[in-house]
Amino acid sequence: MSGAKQDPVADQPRDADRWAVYLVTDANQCAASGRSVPDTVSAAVAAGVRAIQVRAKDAHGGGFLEEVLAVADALAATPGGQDTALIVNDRIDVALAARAAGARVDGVHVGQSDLPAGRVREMLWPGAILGVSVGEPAEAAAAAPHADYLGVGPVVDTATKPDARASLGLGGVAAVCAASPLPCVAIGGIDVAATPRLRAVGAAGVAIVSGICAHPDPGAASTAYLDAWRSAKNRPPSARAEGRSMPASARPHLRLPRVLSIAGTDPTGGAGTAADLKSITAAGGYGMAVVTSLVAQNTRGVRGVHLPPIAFLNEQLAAVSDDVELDAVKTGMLATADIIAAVGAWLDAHAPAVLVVDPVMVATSGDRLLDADAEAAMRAFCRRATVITPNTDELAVLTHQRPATTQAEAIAQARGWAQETGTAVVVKTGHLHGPSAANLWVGPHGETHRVDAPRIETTATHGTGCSLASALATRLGSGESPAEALGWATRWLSEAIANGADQRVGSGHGPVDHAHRARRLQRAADPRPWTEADAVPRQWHHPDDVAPGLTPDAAACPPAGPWTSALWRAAAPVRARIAASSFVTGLLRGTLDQESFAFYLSQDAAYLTGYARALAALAVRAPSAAQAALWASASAHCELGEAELHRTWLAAHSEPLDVRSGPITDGYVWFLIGHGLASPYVVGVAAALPCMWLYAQTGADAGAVPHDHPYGAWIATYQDPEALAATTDALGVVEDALERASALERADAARAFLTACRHEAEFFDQATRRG
Ligand SMILES: Nc1ncnc2c1ncn2[C@@H]1O[C@H](COP(=O)(O)OP(=O)(O)O)[C@@H](O)[C@H]1O
Ligand SMILES: Cc1ncc(COP(=O)(O)O)c(N)n1
Ligand SMILES: [Mg+2]
Repeated sequence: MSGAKQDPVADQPRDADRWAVYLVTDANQCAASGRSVPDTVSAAVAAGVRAIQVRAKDAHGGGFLEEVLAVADALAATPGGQDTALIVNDRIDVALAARAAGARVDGVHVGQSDLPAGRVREMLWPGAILGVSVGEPAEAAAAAPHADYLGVGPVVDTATKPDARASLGLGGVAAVCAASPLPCVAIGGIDVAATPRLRAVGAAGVAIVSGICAHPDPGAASTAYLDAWRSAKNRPPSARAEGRSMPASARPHLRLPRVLSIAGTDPTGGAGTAADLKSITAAGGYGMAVVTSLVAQNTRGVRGVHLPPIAFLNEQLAAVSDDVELDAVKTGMLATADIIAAVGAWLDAHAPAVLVVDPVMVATSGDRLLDADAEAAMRAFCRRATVITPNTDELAVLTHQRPATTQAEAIAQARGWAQETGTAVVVKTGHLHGPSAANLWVGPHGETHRVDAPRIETTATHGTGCSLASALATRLGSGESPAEALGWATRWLSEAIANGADQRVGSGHGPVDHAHRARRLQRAADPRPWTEADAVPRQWHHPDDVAPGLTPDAAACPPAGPWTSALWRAAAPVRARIAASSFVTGLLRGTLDQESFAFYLSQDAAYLTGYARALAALAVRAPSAAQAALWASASAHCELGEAELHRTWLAAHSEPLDVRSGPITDGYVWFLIGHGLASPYVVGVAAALPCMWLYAQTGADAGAVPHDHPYGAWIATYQDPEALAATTDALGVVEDALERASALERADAARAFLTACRHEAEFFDQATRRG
């Protein structure tokens, strides 16, 4: 029996170095060097290894279980063992049995010939770590939605796994890492010398069998691997020199990426270094800027360009690199072949982990920003990049083709470029026409990530290219994968463009609002009590006491009397905020990106489970059978009807059915359950009302939905006559309960109602501010 307690490592933050050196045990090899598996594990953990996989290819189930329990005991007795992940190879039943026996097991690792990863995930306990062995990008893509990390290999041919496939080599590992959003642990015949090279091509760690198990001193062997891993630091410039970029997914998440922009200026603050610094800040980085050229420009156009001497450009670059370590560099306007050469020489000496090249040639206003004779130099310069971000005109110049007129043409040009140069391309479609302004990441191995965004009717597009490239560099520099980084940057920029015109800057192509999301988050993070509730007097004697100044507006589902009319009026500000939110407007127009909708839906599924329980609590406390039946049937409808709709949609769109609730969902759910169980009945029903009432309103605001609307089926549920009838009944209950309540209870109920409205607003908003 194991003495280790149930204290899953999976619940602790999965620090980036978790997989640095991952010991995979082999009883035969340990025995041959005169040691038990648990002793080998203890020695490795004492040296700093923080992940162990118990593998017993030849053992029967009982023997395997004994070995897992013995290793769990060894971990419990070794300093550092508590923080070490214990993973069981292949046998889910053995992992479950060990946990049933009281041992702390953190997860399982399965291969391609075991059950599919999605099935394994369904059998595992919440929070379990799931690893999957993969040997090519397609296998990585199939496993990614279900796994927590991937084992990528074999790196070289190995004797410890006779059934292993052809070896991948460094290049094969790099390709899988680049295509995977998950940490990729390299495995198979890795010696100490190969360890830093694997880190440089993007591995999140090295899994070692013989190198530690068959070593006369497993502790010393572990130290040697760990030292080799650490020696690679976070600087993988050798990868770029080989034409490969280090996939961000495998790099540790940096606390604050330090990002340098090398670009021209815009004194009106919309483009160039000014836009870059604002974008880097907005994307969560520390921004720095080296100026290549001083540009006299505004929202209407460029009036003049002044180029400081190259020597002074070099002085600026050296001032930065002599002092500051850089996580990412973004280049913008480089103006001349001389400047391109100077920046190129500096990059040779200071290759950053991430280099985003925005090959600026012509401004939005149509003015040239790159000498015509510097195009060849720019073409060569682009090959240094992790990713380039040309607009369609620039992509045409780079690839010697005519400007693409469709997204498909632009993607084809980008593919050709990426294959030829080994450098990824972000295809920007701002210059094309049609309802979509999507961005696509096209990688050198043919991988693409599409991020949808609606085209926005606005003149506020000055500096969009600069802003996208800078935000992308920052998110890549922070350790995000290409898909994550481009997703974040595109969604953020879309919000910035949509709200740019409100800034009232200039009369031409105005700047985007770089700080829009930051201001929205600042409001959401305000710790003061929500001000809506201030509208309610401490004691509420008369309906007109609540927000008397607000003019009543029509509700799709009309109030049931004076008290609920007062609630409707008092909620006007928060209702307006919901109706204007980018989530609700995008949802109703059909322009909301699918990822945001899927996130919303997964949270809504989690929410409904909680809401159903809050309603069930109200059923228990209802003063009449009719009211009890109302809440009970609404509860059943949430649990069985609506939640099922969520699951169907997510499955039909191949989105993971991720029902882990986030903090905003949790806050709302427990607020409702708390009031449902512990507050006076009138407060509980008032808190539960906005969910029904505001949804009915959103459905009515949507009006008739065209048959090809991407979220039409969803919006139809808001307009469901049965739901409207239930809302009408609920309004009657709340009106009646308020009428009977004391003035004090009434005030509490109104505050709970307004707070629930605010929860509704935050609930919608969360989908467009994640990441
Ligand atoms: N009208 C628009 N609506 C929505 N997004 C836009 C619009 N114009 C530009 N964007 C966004 O800004 C990015 C860069 O714009 P684009 O005009 O393609 O490049 P550049 O600014 O370099 O000329 C686009 O990929 C897109 O994400
Ligand atoms: C100094 C400088 N750099 C770049 C641009 C291009 O702006 P956009 O991002 O709209 O393409 C610009 N107008 N000025
Ligand atoms: Mg533009």
